[in-house]
Amino acid sequence: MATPLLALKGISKSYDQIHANRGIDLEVAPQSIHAILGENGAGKSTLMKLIYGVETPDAGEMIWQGKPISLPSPSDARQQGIGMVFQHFSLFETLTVVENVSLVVPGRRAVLIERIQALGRDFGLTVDPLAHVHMLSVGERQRVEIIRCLMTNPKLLILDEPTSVLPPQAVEKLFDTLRRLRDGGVSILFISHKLEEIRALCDRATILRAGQVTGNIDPRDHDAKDLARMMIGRDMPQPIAAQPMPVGEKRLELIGLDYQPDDPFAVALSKVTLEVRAGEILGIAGISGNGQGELAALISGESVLSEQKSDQIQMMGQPVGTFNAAERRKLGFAFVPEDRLGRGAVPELSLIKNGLLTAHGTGLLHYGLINNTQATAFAETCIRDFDVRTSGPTSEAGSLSGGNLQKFIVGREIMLAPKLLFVVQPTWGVDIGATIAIRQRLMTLRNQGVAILLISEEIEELFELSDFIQVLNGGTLSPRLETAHIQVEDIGRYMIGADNGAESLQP
Ligand SMILES: Nc1ncnc2c1ncn2[C@@H]1O[C@H](COP(=O)(O)OP(=O)(O)OP(=O)(O)O)[C@@H](O)[C@H]1O
Repeated sequence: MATPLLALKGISKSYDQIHANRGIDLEVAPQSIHAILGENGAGKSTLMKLIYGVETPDAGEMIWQGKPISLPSPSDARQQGIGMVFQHFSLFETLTVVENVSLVVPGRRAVLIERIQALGRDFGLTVDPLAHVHMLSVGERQRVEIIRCLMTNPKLLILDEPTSVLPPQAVEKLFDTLRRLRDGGVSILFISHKLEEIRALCDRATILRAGQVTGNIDPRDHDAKDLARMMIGRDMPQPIAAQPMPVGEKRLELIGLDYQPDDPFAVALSKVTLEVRAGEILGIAGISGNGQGELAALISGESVLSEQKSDQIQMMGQPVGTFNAAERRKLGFAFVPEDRLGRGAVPELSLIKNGLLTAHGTGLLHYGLINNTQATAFAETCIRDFDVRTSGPTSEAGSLSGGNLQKFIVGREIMLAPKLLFVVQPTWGVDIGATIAIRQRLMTLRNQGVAILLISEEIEELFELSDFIQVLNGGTLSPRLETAHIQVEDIGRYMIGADNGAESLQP
């Protein structure tokens, strides 16, 4: 091939005992879209951080456009023309979109606003330049990250799981964007757990397993099953089927809920009505930023209602609108939030303490003091049962790879044996094997009679798991649709607000 844009030779990086990257060789051709594939914890993000100058390698050589280079910091990488969109966002939440952009992109504010809008239009990455980042959904934040990166005109663009929270239409648009960028001379390093996407988009793929390169292939020559096998070293497990269940008792009910958040950037909810019964899964579909965050906050107890509205949210038959999160959990409610680092876990604390955050009521405290033996056993069980790859329960949550932390949080909440489980994007960033394992767990719980509310942007996940689906669009919920009687396109229509034909979709 022509001189590679980037070549890595024998790159290694360890964190204490963990060999995150071991003797990695990689060549990224000019004008190519190159996938990096591997299970959670295989070392993909570490490798990208080395290329972007966030971390420095312990050994090995990096060659950029034919010349050896070292990249002591991200600003050095950016100067060379390397840009990166992170899996965990690097935006300042209290600043607006344009303020965040101006931290890395020079230019007058008005010009930056115009460029943000133009890129949004051109590449389907619409976002309000004046919105405060803390008010944006995860999907919208990702758009900001991508726009900000594109504004530095990179020669190599690194995208760490950019599609994990994008709705299908946006994924297609993003792929068009990436192809156009490639054709215009940019190379792209693309990390994704979605094998079909890699097959559709990428020219090359490098497979990592346990920090080492185990294959270099053209992904178009292999089907998704093949790729999965190369990645996880065995065949993929099969999904568990939904058992027929008797109609169970109502465990969650929202009754005509109108909600006007104080924040002007938040989405108001209008006449939201839903119910989740024991032994069923209700899926909420929709493009992020349509009220998912507000709905999740109201159900989890992060936002509470006034006394008069208290009975518009019922849990296990009780009005809980005024209850805080802890009071709701006491009724048998468990919750996996969307934002695993900000809300689901405290990155600086050990897994033992992160377990305690929500499981302290399950005998892990003794006269108000932490029962270390029990708390450690809880974390160890979660690590074992949910295949969390970590050096042990004393590891800090922040040191886990993204997918492994997600597995820990989902596991922790399932271990609480809830009556009502609310999960938001449960398999976001989780590799294919672990995704199937998490979905199997959710289906098993449903088959055991747990009521499950699932917010997901993955249509395939919603169809695989949900008995019923409702679509959230502009703060309004569609009617309850029986999954067995609808097609993906029906959901798509509701997602973009074209709700004509609602009657014919009613089960
Ligand atoms: N700062 C750190 N401190 C300690 N260990 C780390 C750190 N960063 C990464 N690791 C470890 O290095 C290994 C590789 O992690 P990495 O994040 O590169 O995996 P990944 O392939 O990107 O996984 P995922 O798909 O879950 O994002 C993991 O075992 C992880 O726990």
